[in-house]
Amino acid sequence: MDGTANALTGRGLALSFGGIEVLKGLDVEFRAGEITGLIGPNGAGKTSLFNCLTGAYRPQKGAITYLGHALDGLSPAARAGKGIVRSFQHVALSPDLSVLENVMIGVARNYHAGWLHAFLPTRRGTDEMAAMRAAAEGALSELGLAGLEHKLPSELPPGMLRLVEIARAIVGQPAVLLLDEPAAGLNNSETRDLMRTLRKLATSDLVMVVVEHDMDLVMSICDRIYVLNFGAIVACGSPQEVRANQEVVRIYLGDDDD
Ligand SMILES: Nc1ncnc2c1ncn2[C@@H]1O[C@H](COP(=O)(O)OP(=O)(O)OP(=O)(O)O)[C@@H](O)[C@H]1O
Repeated sequence: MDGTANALTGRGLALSFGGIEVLKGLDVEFRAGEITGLIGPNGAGKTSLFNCLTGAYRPQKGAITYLGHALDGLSPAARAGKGIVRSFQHVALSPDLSVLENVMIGVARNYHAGWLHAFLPTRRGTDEMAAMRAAAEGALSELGLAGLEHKLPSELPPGMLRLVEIARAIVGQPAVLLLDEPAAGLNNSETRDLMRTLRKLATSDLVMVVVEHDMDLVMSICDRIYVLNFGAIVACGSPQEVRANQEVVRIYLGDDDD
């Protein structure tokens, strides 16, 4: 299938802080049905690009479109309402909520019964809560976390917390899934499981973008890879093409591979 019609695109994206250019007029296209990798050395601009795509940062120049519609000016919440969700480089779970409740937050936008339900339970509210709970249990199970629903985040090791955050990102069946260093803190076997899960999630209508320093993961699950350096794209292509690119080898893979 040609996923370009369902792509998330950025054209001429430029972002600077206090005169320092962080993104230098980037053109990117993240296609449905593909896993796109975004790699590059520390400080290259990968997270800043994610922040522009989700609306947390407003680029000074350029345009972002999804399904051909402009997203510029939309808040992060409005973009999330369109199914554009992300996970964070640093795990951001609510410490006082259980694992299940943290994941249910990912589908909270499907909850319409309102706060009154907390005091006067309604049929609608009860049904919505049950559906949210079932969705959260399904997402946890998909990430191999069944049985941990009632734990608090403080009771889980860092690798599992990252998986909980990914469960929260996928529970609402996003249209665009932006994962910022999903394998950070995972051990080898958790990373392998995550790779299988991400490949399984990569359906023909999902746009998935992964920022990651784990080259084995990037090279084995991504269909296409963008390489950033100092806010500019220095290469884009299949894992094989990127591996063979001498500029990439020089600036990045040569230093950090394996
Ligand atoms: N809010 C901000 N204010 C000032 N500078 C910022 C801000 N956000 C990012 N930067 C700068 O932008 C540059 C790119 O940072 P960014 O986090 O996007 O890089 P990265 O490629 O994701 O790096 P890493 O792999 O280390 O996460 C860095 O020099 C960073 O200091």
